[in-house]
Order: sequence, then structure tokens, then C-alpha cells
Amino acid sequence: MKQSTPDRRLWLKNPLAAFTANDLDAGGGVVLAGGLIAEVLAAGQSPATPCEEVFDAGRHVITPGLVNTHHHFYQTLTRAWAPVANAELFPWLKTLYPVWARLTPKDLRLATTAALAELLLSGCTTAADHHYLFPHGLEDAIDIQVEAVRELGMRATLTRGSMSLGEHDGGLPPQSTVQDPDVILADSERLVAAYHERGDDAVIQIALAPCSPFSVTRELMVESAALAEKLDVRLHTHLAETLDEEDFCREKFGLRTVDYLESVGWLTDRTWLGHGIHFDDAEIARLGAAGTGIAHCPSSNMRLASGTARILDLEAAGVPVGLGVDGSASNDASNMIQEARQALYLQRLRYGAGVSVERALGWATRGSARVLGRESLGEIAPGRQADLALFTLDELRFSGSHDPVAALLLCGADRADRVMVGGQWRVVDGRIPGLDLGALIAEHSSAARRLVNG
Ligand SMILES: Nc1nc2[nH]c(O)nc2c(=O)[nH]1
Repeated sequence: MKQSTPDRRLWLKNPLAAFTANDLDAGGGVVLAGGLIAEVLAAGQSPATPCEEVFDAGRHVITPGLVNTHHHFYQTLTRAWAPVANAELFPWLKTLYPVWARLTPKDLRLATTAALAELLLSGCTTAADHHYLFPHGLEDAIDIQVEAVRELGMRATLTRGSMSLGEHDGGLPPQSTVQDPDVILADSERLVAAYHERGDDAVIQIALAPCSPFSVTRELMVESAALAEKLDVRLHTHLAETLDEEDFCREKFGLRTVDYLESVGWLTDRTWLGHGIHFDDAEIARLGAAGTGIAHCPSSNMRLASGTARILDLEAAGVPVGLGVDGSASNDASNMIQEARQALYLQRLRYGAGVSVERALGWATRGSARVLGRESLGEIAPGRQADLALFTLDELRFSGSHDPVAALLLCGADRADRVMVGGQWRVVDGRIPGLDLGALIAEHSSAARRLVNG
């Protein structure tokens, strides 16, 4: 497979259509050089200087690489598991924790690769993961994930998740799944030193991610915020996902969720929150003033019947909004282009049919990049990273469609034909070069069976 090299310019010429996530017209295509977008050409324009390589994009709709802001990769091993198929969050978690506690290093490697491959094939170039289970033998969970990300050539924000509030102390998770806060904080510091890259072209970033109000002590939230400040990394947690969680916060801390967030020093623009559903008007205004981001997870929120996030109100208040597929035990897919469709339709139910396809694609691209603090991603503009997804409309599902960009979501695109990360092709003709998908599916499925059967 021919890859672009720093000294060669590649012109993706005359696409069928392009969504740039800004006002630029990319009808003439995009010129890439040195891992960056060098030029965005309006219809009829040619590159300023000749390009060594030209790719005819006449069959392709080009978008920025999609960015996923919330996931739990390991949960690909517990998709569509009958005991929790019809459960809401708290019983769902309580049934799944003991299963997840049996996770091995091999399971996590397979689950991470499966999740990343599925995301990549759906047009996703940057993925955030929230890994919060570190059973005995899996202390190096994030190290395993780093390897898998590098093998697939994607970008990732891997969050060092944690649980420290077990059942004995009034929390939800079994005692066997929680860790000592000192161990959590020391490992967090180690991971940032080992892997966190800074700069526009960063491949791996690390963030700190105590799991949720009902699985983490107040003290760990405070100490994680202080550590994130010291190390200058981002903070992530679940918040305002369900009314059960709201009741828990009131009973345990005597506070509503946003008051709790503020009381532990997390109401800042360093933080992004998974879900963010149950906020009142005043809380939305406070989140907007603070610049705290939201990972909107529509499929999961419908699957677990958690509620509908007030995304347009959040955006109007200044909250950065991106999309997350959430863990694959509550979606149960890891497909970013489908998630954009789910977001479009769920938000139309709340706000009406005026919510546009472009707005939903904007959440999946530029919005998500902003939520992860990665403004060099998520947009087709000169100087941005050359992370792109190219979709064809050759399948039956698109036949008879007219507007190619609208067709992506309205006709239900589910797979990219080509995906590029930092100027390198990572998906070609709908396949990931070098990945034996059949073998991965066989091994991953067998690991999943072993895991649930104990
Ligand atoms: N959707 C999810 N919500 C969660 N809260 C929590 O503490 N863990 C989870 C999770 O895995 N998924």
C-alpha cells in the first residue's frame, strides 16, 4: 500500500462531496503533506504546486476523521449478554462487575483491538477509552491498550480509570474491584510520564478518570483533580447519567451532581463528562461558563433508558459537545458514523426536525475533538492533522439518494471505504491492511464466551 511521505504531496482530487466541519468549500479536494492538511481546494481549483500523487476521490464523500469521546473497550466482550439485555444502569452494572473482574491481559488486548478496529472501519481516527478495572494480573491494562492503539495506527486518549468506593463503604461495585487510592494515583503518574504526548500531532494522550460518583470516594476525586493540574492532563468521569446516580449524590454527599462536581474541583475546562443527561437550566449555565465538555452517548442512553441529554441547550450555554459510542455492553456497537445518526435522531425527538445532518456530523468531528482538547483534529482546514474518512455511496442503502453528505446519516452509512491518520492510510477498500479480521473475531468471540462462563 502506497503511503504519503513527508516530502510528497497527495491530492485527494474532486471528491463526490466533502463535509469540512467549517465554512470551507472542499469541492476541489484536499492536498496533504507531511501528515498535515496543506490545502483545501474549492470546486474547480487546483493545488498551488504540483502534487507527486493524485487520488481520484470522485466516488468518495470526505469527512474529517471521526472522534470518539467515550468508550469502555473491554465491554466488547459482554455485548448483547442476556442477563443484562433489558436492565437499567445500576442493576446492569451490579450484574456485570463480577464478570468484568475476571478480565485477563489477553482478554483486554483482544477487546481493545476489536473495539479500535470497529471504530476505525466506521471512519473514526481518534478514540477515547475509559478503562477502570485493574484486577490482579491486569495492573498494566493501559500499557496493553497503548500497544494495541499503536498497532492499528490510530490516535487515542486513554484514560486511567479507577474505582475506590466499594459496597462496604456504600458504593456500588464489589469490594474486590476497587483499588487503593495511592496505587491509583501512582499508576496515573507513571502512565502520564511514560505515554502522554503533547503537541498537535500527539498519538497517545493519557487522562485521569475516576469512574463515577457511586464508585469513587470524594477524596480520590479531589486528589485526581490536583494531580491532573500538576501534570497538565485532562479529567474524565461519568456524571448525570441516571436519576439513580442523582439520588445517590443527594443521599451520600447531600449535593446535586454539578454541586458535587464543583465541590471536588472538577468544574473546569480540563474536564469532560460521559453522558451529562440530568441537568437543570442553572447547571447547564454553570457547565457552559466553566467550559466543561460533554460526551453525548445517544445509543447507550436509549439502550439503558437513562434519558435524553439536552445537547442544544448545552451548546447554547457554551458547553463543548462531542459524541461517544460508550462501552459495547450498552450500545452494543462501536460504530461512530452510526452514532452520529443516533445523535441526530435522538436530538430531533427533543428539539425537532431542524437539527441538521451537518450539526450531528459536527458533534462527531470538530465537537468531539474540542471535548478531548485536540483542536488540531476534527476539521478539514489547512494546518490541521491529515486525519480523514472517505465513504462511498455504492451500496443498495444509498441507491436513489441525492445529497451525498445527508445520505451518510439518513441512509445509514456504517463503514468507511478509506481512512487516513496523520497522512497514512489505515483503511483501504474497507479493510485494515495487516489485520486478520477473521482471526480476531474468532479469538475475541472465544474470549467472550470464556469470560461470561467464568
Ligand atoms: N454507561 C456506563 N455508565 C457507567 N457508570 C459507571 O460507573 N460505569 C459505567 C459504564 O461502564 N457504562
